[in-house]
Amino acid sequence: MYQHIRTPAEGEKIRVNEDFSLSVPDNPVIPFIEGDGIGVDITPVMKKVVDAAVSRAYGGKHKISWMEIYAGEKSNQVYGENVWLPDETLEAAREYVVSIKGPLTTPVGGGIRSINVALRQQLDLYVCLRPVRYFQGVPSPLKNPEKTDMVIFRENSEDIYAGIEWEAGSEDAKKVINFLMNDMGVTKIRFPQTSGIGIKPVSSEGTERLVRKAIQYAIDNKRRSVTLVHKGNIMKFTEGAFKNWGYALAAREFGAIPLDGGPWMKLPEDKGGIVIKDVIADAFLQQILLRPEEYDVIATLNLNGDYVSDALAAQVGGIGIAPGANLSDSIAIFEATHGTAPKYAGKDQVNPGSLVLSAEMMLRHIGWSEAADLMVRAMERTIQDSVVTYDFARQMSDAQKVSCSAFGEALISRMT
Ligand SMILES: NC(=O)C1=CN([C@@H]2O[C@H](COP(=O)(O)OP(=O)(O)OC[C@H]3O[C@@H](n4cnc5c(N)ncnc54)[C@H](OP(=O)(O)O)[C@@H]3O)[C@@H](O)[C@H]2O)C=CC1
Ligand SMILES: O=C(O)CCC(=O)C(=O)O
Ligand SMILES: [Mg+2]
Repeated sequence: MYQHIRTPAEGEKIRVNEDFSLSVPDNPVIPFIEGDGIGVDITPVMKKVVDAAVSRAYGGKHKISWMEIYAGEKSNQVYGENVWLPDETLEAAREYVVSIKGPLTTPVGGGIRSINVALRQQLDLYVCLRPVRYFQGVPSPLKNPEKTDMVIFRENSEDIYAGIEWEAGSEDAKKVINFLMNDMGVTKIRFPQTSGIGIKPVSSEGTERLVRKAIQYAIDNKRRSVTLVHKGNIMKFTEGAFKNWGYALAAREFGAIPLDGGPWMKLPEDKGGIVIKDVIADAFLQQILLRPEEYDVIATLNLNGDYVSDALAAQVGGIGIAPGANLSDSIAIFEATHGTAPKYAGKDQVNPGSLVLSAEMMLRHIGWSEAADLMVRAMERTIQDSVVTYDFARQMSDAQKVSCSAFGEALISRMT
């Protein structure tokens, strides 16, 4: 029994089988978090579009029973002040296996730590999967945006996102700095009296489980390459180790052998002959603009993945249309790449495309690919008809600018 979560009168739980496949009932209960800021705009639109796609695809045989669960500002309203991530929200995400969420606010500097990051860490959703593809007609700063077709596997559980840091001037920061200088012989802290300190844990286990998923995805989806993106020339034992552990895993578990003497590798032909390569993160950020066609599946650390996600999203039209998923071996929470865009909150203006496409990934994840296909086709048709929200309209000369909710209706009317 939950305290504030109301379980729907109808519907059953999705279950995880021993081999991690899913048993999906015809009428699954799917928890959703509305989200802060523009969550009130995009989440209802997403639900409506999904319901329409499922109804059109299966004519009443399948139906989602939505169940609201709480986090962020709404959780403060429902559970009381300073309850940002109630235990029962985590419990429901675990119990119901597949959920979807709107964005949640994180203050900069002081205040609470990220609830988004906490959700990922507490449920050990170690893969942040963010596909980046171009939809014909979307305005882009690139001449050939269709050449950007990548799938990001961002490590989601460690790196400096672990939140191990101490504020400059605090007793704890002094303690850590003294330990580093006195016990560890560290002489390179330039301003020890006024430094804040952050710790960046990166493990072989964390790296290997992420890279394993990326390589398996590349094999299953017949992709050409997996690129390990790192800054290992500077952070040798964290980002450099990520690269080394990634290559070692490719050789050990997938039979990769060095290509032209290495360090690049190639999987055997029966595993698609996929190339495993690496690139230093700063060089990567210029090459994705100049030669995006050279990159395919990307495996990278948490912070790099955050930067790369928004940069790649921009190449194909921006974060208004950038979907994603947070995955463990069993649990999945789908969410857009963008945040709460507070200046647009409640104005029915923003692009619901990112959350709609995150839901499309969710439907595919539960095996409802006919409904997912309808959503993708509707997105393609709507954009080709130049019916778009403000973010695209401001870059197009001939667009019909519509609201967030009207864009949802436009999608639904093109689901044939
Ligand atoms: N997973 C999550 O829940 C995430 C949460 N956040 C949090 O969100 C808050 C705001 O972060 P901020 O850095 O402003 O980043 P946001 O992603 O929220 O917004 C930045 C800009 O991106 C554009 N944008 C974002 N979403 C949309 C959309 N749906 N349609 C069209 N344009 C969109 C807008 O651009 P323009 O102004 O040009 O119109 C907006 O001002 C912070 O508290 C942050 O921590 C951030 C990222 C992810
Ligand atoms: O948690 C946050 O506030 C930001 C998260 C973020 O930027 C992301 O997941 O891409
Ligand atoms: Mg981000």
